[in-house]
Amino acid sequence: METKNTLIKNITVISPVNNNITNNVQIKKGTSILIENDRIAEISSNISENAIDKVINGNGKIAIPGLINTHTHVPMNLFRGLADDLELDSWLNDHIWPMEANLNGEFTYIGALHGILEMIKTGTTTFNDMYFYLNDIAKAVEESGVRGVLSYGMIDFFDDEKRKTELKESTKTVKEFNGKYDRIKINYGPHSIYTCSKELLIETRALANKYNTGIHIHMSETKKEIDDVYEAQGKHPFEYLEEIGFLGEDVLAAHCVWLNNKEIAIIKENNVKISHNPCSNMKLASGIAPIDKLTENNICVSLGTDGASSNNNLDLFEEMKFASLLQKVNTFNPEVLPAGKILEMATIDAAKALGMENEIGSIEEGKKADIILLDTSNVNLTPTVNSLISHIVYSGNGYNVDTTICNGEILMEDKEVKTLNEQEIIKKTNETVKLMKEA
Ligand SMILES: C[C@H]1O[C@@H](n2cnc3c(O)ncnc32)[C@H](O)[C@@H]1O
Ligand SMILES: [Zn+2]
Repeated sequence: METKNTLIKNITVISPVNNNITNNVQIKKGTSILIENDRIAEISSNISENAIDKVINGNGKIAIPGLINTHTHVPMNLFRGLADDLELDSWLNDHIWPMEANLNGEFTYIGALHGILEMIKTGTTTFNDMYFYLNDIAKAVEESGVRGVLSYGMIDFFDDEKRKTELKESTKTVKEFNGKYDRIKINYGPHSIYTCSKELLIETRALANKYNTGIHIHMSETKKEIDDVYEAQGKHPFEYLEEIGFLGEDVLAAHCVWLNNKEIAIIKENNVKISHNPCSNMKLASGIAPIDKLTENNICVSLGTDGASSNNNLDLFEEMKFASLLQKVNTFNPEVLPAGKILEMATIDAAKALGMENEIGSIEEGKKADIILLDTSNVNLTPTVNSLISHIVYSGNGYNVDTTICNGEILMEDKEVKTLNEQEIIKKTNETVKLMKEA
């Protein structure tokens, strides 16, 4: 294969450096990044422009790793603004699940393209999704150029036949995609303890071991869920999952709002990874996750938006700011979750949460070229002589991103999305939702 080179010239690089013990965000000014095919070949200030296919002028720009959203339902962009101001139980049962019953592969594909478009525009290059019609979501991932970790959301409602069909559907997708696509990975996705039988959870663990996949699950999101699980199992959720042998370092648990100290110890002991979703938790009035305690215990915490119907956008910059501010106000401690730690949570810690830290999550030689560029001529990213990390986390937003690169491919340059037709996707999404509402 012929090598394709891209040089990002004269740029400020802000990235965690993964030394396997602790992370550490470093700033390098006036440097250049050479991308060869899908990887970062060199970072230095003396790279020659000879024989370079594409040069990007990085003057006045900051390069950070492509952001990693560890809990999404991207096709739910279709439902943005349709079920606001509700708590989770009613939101799901009375609104979302009835609407999802009318979905099909084509609608899901359009919704996924819309969600991915929003992520490319706001600097997310990898997302960890749980939904239905995975072939259609995978098609959207392939066409758009982002990286997708997808799981089919299994829900058996404690029914034997349904359990078998859900596991079969998941395993079919695992076999169809894993090992065959560079940017797509399939994991198992049991929806939650309150929608999945013990048997389904136990079989999921065995299948994840057999096919070497991760597991993505909603956990301990609301007080009602804790009370219901306690009534059914006589245990708190993580105690229950530990007892049935479900937990492991490959489990990514989304939400984890309601945890007691014993459960935090169980999470740590089993090296379970967390996806913290502050905006969704606030909007559904679910509660405040004890992220200060989790990070104090060196538990790996990453960030997710959840779907656009409970957030209501997929902009991880907002999630970074809210994650920090929510813990500060909850603990009355302004020092908790400083900007550098938050940037790690959205990049290298998220990569660890997905078991992909050797490939993505930082701008380092040898890693995949997943890089976004922010333009410091934006008023909210100045004065540039002050802390740029602070600007990114506390005053930046996704629309400060002007270039998005994933796997070495330029997906957006100077705010123009290259791989997708933005206007066409917006038009089709509007038409699709109109159709769904009329049906
Ligand atoms: C995959 C299924 O999960 C549903 N979902 C979306 N957001 C949440 C959440 O915050 N808690 C529980 N379930 C959620 C989605 O609508 C699909 O049905
Ligand atoms: Zn969710």
